[in-house]
Amino acid sequence: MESPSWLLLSAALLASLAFLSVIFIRRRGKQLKFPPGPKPWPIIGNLNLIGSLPHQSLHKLSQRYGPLMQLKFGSYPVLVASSSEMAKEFLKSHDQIFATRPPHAAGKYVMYNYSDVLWAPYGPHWRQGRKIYLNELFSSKRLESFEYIRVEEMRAFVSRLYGLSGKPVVLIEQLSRLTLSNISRMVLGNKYFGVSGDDQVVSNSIVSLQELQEMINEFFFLTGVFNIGDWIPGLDFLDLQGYVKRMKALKKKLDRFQDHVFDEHEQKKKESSKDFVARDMVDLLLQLADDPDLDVKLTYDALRGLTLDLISGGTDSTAVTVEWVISELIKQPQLITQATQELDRVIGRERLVEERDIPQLPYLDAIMKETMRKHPVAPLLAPHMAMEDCKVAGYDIRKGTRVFINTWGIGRDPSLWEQPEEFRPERFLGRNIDVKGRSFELLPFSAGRRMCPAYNLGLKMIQLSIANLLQTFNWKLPDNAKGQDLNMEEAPGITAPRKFPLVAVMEPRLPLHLYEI
Ligand code: HEM
Repeated sequence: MESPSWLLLSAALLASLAFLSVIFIRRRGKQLKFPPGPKPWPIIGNLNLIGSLPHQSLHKLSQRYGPLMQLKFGSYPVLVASSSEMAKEFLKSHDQIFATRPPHAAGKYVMYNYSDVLWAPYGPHWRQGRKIYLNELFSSKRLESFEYIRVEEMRAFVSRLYGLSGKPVVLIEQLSRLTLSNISRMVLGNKYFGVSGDDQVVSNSIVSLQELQEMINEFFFLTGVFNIGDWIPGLDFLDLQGYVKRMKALKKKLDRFQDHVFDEHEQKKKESSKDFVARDMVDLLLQLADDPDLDVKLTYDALRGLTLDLISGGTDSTAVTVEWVISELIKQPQLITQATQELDRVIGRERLVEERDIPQLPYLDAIMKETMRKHPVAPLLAPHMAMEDCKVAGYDIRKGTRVFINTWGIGRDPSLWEQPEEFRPERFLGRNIDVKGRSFELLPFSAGRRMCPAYNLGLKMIQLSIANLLQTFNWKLPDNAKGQDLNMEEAPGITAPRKFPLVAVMEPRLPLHLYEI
């Protein structure tokens, strides 16, 4: 517990900082020169303010103040780009200049001093990490080799849900378990977490499912949090909000987990010596660490940093997207009918949908894209930072400027989308808009050098989950509630999950033997 005097001191310090920032804005306001047209809006902005501002409010601000909004706090200007043209400027035309991340405490204290890829600055370590991801871990061949894991986990998931049919279910809990199981097996080779009351015994579990989920949640909270020390140089040692303390505590827990995983993998590698065959991503990383030709040595910290990227990157993003899909569809049952008609026509009712069927399901693809338009998991992507002074679309932007791409706002731009507030998958049918970084009006995985390197895995997991959920169950709200009564608020933050988890009731719609594992 923090003492009241400490809180008072922090409040006083914050107030004086806010005052100083206003002065700072006035004095330095001319540094970013804007051409004629709507002027930027100089508010005292920061990541936390942007994060805690409901996305709707930020969208309204950008509609009023233009597609490039300037916010300022402390020493660093912050830009919010809210049009597809502006996104293209930053992520394509000037991609290289904005391909770094701002430094922040979580990168230092949790990510082994920026030894991961997500928060690493542009440079040799980041370049090599990305190369490993793209060529080794997320290549089509590698992902195919893990397909059996995704199939087994999907079967187990459908079977678990079958056991819950007819009862109200908190869907996100089930989805998180599915994605965490998938990711853990692909990355770590095993689950390493136990589930209480579960028949499935995980011999080498070191944490419970809940503990692992809590670590990941804490990780996301701390990497997105506004930590004063990151914005006012010189104040980092004070840790006014206690976040650095929490980061260090989280790192200890993560270390314990990761050390256990790496010890086991090292041991197996030693035992099999020359016959060693990499079975999971950690094995692959360990093999690469022995490669004398690597440009940058893969230290133990780098191994742990990359592994942390892999575990944290895919878990929430996938589960949150699928929860939004079902939430939107349950409000409009006629869309579910359309999707199941397509599934029945293409696959029939005698087998479960598989990854190879996905290209034959255009309506399902349209549902996914419409969800990503309306509910992008990362509404502001991850922060980018200018590595040098530059000119973008006529604006002078100085080195160190933080840039957020407002994909949430772009997804609601009325010049791009007719009636953007409506959920209408049809808008994507017959249109050549993809989610792979080529269409700047739809950027769930971003674009350019910093684009999500695992987008193909993310897509596979999302598409297969939606297809299976719709093929195997009928969906309704508990207590015969009507679709229009479902609350669709988002939780504010750097990710955009539902504010209130979806509770739904499922009934099986296929022959019962298909629900057996
Ligand atoms: C629904 C699924 C996913 C979505 C929507 C998503 C979205 C994103 C976004 C928006 C970024 C930031 C791009 C930028 O800064 O411009 C990103 C980066 C990243 N994602 Fe994903 N992601 C997903 C799945 C995954 C998975 C499954 C993994 C790993 C297992 C992963 C690992 C990463 C990593 C390592 C980066 C950092 C790239 C860099 O900074 O160079 N993501 N992702």
